[in-house]
Amino acid sequence: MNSPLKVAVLGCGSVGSQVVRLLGEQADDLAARVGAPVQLAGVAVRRLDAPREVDVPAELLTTDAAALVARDDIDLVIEVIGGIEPARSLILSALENGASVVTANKALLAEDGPTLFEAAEKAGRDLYYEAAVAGAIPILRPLRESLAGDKVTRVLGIVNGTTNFILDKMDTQGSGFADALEEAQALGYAEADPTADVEGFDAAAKAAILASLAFHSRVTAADVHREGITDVTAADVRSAREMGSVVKLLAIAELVPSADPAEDAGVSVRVHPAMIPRSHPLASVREAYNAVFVESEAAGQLMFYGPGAGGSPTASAVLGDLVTVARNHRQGTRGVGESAYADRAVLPMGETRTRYHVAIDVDDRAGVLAAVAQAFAEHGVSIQTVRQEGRGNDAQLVVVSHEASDAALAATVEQLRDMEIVREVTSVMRVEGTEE
Ligand SMILES: NC(=O)C1=CN([C@@H]2O[C@H](COP(=O)(O)OP(=O)(O)OC[C@H]3O[C@@H](n4cnc5c(N)ncnc54)[C@H](OP(=O)(O)O)[C@@H]3O)[C@@H](O)[C@H]2O)C=CC1
Ligand SMILES: N[C@@H](CC=O)C(=O)O
Repeated sequence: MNSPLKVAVLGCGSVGSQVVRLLGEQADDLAARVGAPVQLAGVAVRRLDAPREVDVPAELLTTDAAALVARDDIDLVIEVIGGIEPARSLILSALENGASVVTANKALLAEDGPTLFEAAEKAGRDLYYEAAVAGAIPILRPLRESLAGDKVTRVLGIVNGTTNFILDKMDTQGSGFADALEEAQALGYAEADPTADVEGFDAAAKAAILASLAFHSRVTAADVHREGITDVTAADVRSAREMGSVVKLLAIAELVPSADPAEDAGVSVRVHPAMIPRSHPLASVREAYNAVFVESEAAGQLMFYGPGAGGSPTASAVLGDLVTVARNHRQGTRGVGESAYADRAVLPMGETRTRYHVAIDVDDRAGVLAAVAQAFAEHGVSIQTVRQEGRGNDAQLVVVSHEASDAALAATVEQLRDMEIVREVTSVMRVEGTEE
């Protein structure tokens, strides 16, 4: 057997603790797969005395992550601290010191991926990050490798486990938002600051990573139109249910065609809640599961599904990468790098075309329906269905539009809010997918 490869694990929380557990429990299999023992050489944490989900020998624990990655004998570094700093400096330092790196840090990759990729290239080392998107689901490798000969046109999915868990509990159990979030946190699904989940930052980071790989371009988190689920009310969830739909937080990245069939106009990358029909495959994605659809010219439609969050599923993806980079490291080679050669414009959200569900509390009097329809027509938003619910003070119109630009819909809603017969626009939500 070859001499051991030494691994430093940075962070020992929900994910890191499961990585450390699996490194121990699967040591023999990992050694056989890599062709050398993979030896845990150190674990960096913030607090030495914090309770851990795994036993870490005291001599391996340190609060000095910088010193750990600077050690000459470290071959591989797993970064599962999260956030921008010190994670970025630690990864750069590890690569400079000749270690290969595995990370689950989507926030960092979506903010400053190119700096990290260049550092890996310069060092001749690997930087792998399968766990950064959709937990245990292998989605980045298929995009980077399996579909490298095809033209991906659209990626659509549920990529945040915490928000899917919350929306699912609101839909199926009538749970309140705060209770469902607390449960997701206790199960290790949420980010250290759960605002990243519920405000859509985490999904936006993942959408940027997916779009970069799918379209061979550089898309950062700042390029992604982002709406979270904090404004989704119990009434929205109920309204969706009455329509035979369900509310999900979707990440969508698509090539937008131009008038010239030889060229695309750019890409649209967005994260927002949307109503989808219950017959749609994404509607049955429950709890913290994720699912990603990929559409490509030659392959057609592919679907990837599995646990999207949680320590153990995420650790599975981390260890998959670890085996790959360990094999490469041992053989003195590198895996497939990034291929971001295409310079594609990210289009403003106002130009994106989707369908909308709009619920409007109205005065129940003659001509109200015509007046509301007129407001939609004035902005070129055509109505697919409209129905009235309730009477008198409870009268409500529920409108579902055909595809329209975001800008046109925003202008319509503004006009509705100014109308005398409109008491309140109670819900505006995008609609994705048709009845299958
Ligand atoms: N949880 C999940 O389901 C998933 C998480 N991820 C990503 O994995 C990464 C880790 O997430 P998760 O395990 O949930 O996070 P946790 O908050 O559970 O764990 C973070 C760990 O990092 C340690 N840490 C924080 N700051 C430092 C520092 N300055 N030096 C050394 N150690 C430090 C903490 O130490 P201490 O314990 O002492 O406080 C803790 O052990 C993040 O990038 C996250 O986005 C990706 C996919 C799924
Ligand atoms: N907080 C994230 C964890 C995995 O990426 C989520 O809920 O999906």
